[in-house]
Amino acid sequence: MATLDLQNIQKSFGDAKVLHDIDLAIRDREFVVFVGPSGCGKSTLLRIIAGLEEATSGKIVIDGQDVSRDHPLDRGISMVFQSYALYPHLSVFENIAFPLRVAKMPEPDLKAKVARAAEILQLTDKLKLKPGQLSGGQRQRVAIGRSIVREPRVFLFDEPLSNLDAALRGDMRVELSQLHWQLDATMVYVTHDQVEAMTMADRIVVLNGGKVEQFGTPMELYHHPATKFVAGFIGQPNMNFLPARVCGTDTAGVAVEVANGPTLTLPVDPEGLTPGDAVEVGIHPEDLTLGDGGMTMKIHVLERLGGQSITHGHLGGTRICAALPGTAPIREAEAVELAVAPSACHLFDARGRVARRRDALALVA
Ligand SMILES: Nc1ncnc2c1ncn2[C@@H]1O[C@H](COP(=O)(O)OP(=O)(O)OP(=O)(O)O)[C@@H](O)[C@H]1O
Repeated sequence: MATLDLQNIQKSFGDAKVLHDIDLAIRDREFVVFVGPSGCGKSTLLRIIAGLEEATSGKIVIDGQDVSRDHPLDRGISMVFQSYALYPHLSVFENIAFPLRVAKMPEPDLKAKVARAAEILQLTDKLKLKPGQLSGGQRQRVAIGRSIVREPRVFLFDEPLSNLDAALRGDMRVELSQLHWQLDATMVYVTHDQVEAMTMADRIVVLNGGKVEQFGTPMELYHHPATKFVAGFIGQPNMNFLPARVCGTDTAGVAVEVANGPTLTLPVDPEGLTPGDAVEVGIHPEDLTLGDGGMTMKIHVLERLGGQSITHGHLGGTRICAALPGTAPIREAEAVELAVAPSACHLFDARGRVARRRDALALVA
């Protein structure tokens, strides 16, 4: 398998610049997910790695070798598309074998490789069928099988699960993670679904407007988002953002007065913040608890999921969501008192930049 370095990748379509200075070092055998909203440039970046699109400037380096000018077939890369791209008139066997036939591989080797891929993907009893006789998930597995037999240095996946229903997506997520583990391969995966990113990635690249907002492990992004954009994108339900004002800074951190809420001293780096500044306090719904913490939430909608009660409502004029225990004694249209530990709060300035948390500073040190 291989390392993959993207060096200063830029891409413009006419006057429209869609990728800005992308610099990423992807490690050998890493599963990296590109995530971001529609139009942020995820697929374009993947297509540039595959060689299906040319970068305006920058380099693609695989295992230390610059492949930017190489033909897609010579890069040692294999790509799985959302649309499966199977040949409907060919059997599952022939679809998987296709790249090997093109490479004129001797029949015994070809059969062994297809059999191995089919075994990994649990398609052994489907090899004689045509794609039209398979479910969506099975078709996607055939497309993955066609990738596996090529033994690429890097696997690329472009939203491979988006045509599947929710239950099947969940199953395929687990299968793909297992596949990564079995093949011990370097994989780059594009999705707009943060749950896919969180559950499958070793590291996630959050893209926004053609720029990398943050590159880190799922837990780094969840606990230490670099920006409000990342914080709002990672975690389900989404993070709450409560308007607040800085009322003091000292060695303990930054004191903020939350609108219609408590005054909290957050253990964050006060750099760049002064009393009177408008800020936002970010709180994951699961960090809110029942208790007298100075936040009175008027409940509008209650979603009882069994283990959890996802509670939607307002704190003054601000929408807020709390993920409370399933047994929480709460009802729609009532008010409930909420609390949060200051150490669980994130602080964002008016430009959406995070104030570094003391625990992050400790981690770095
Ligand atoms: N061939 C093209 N010509 C002109 N503009 C393009 C072309 N391909 C992509 N773009 C533009 O580049 C930007 C990034 O597109 P891209 O498909 O990479 O986004 P994405 O993050 O993958 O979005 P989605 O999740 O909707 O697929 C978009 O603004 C898109 O309109």
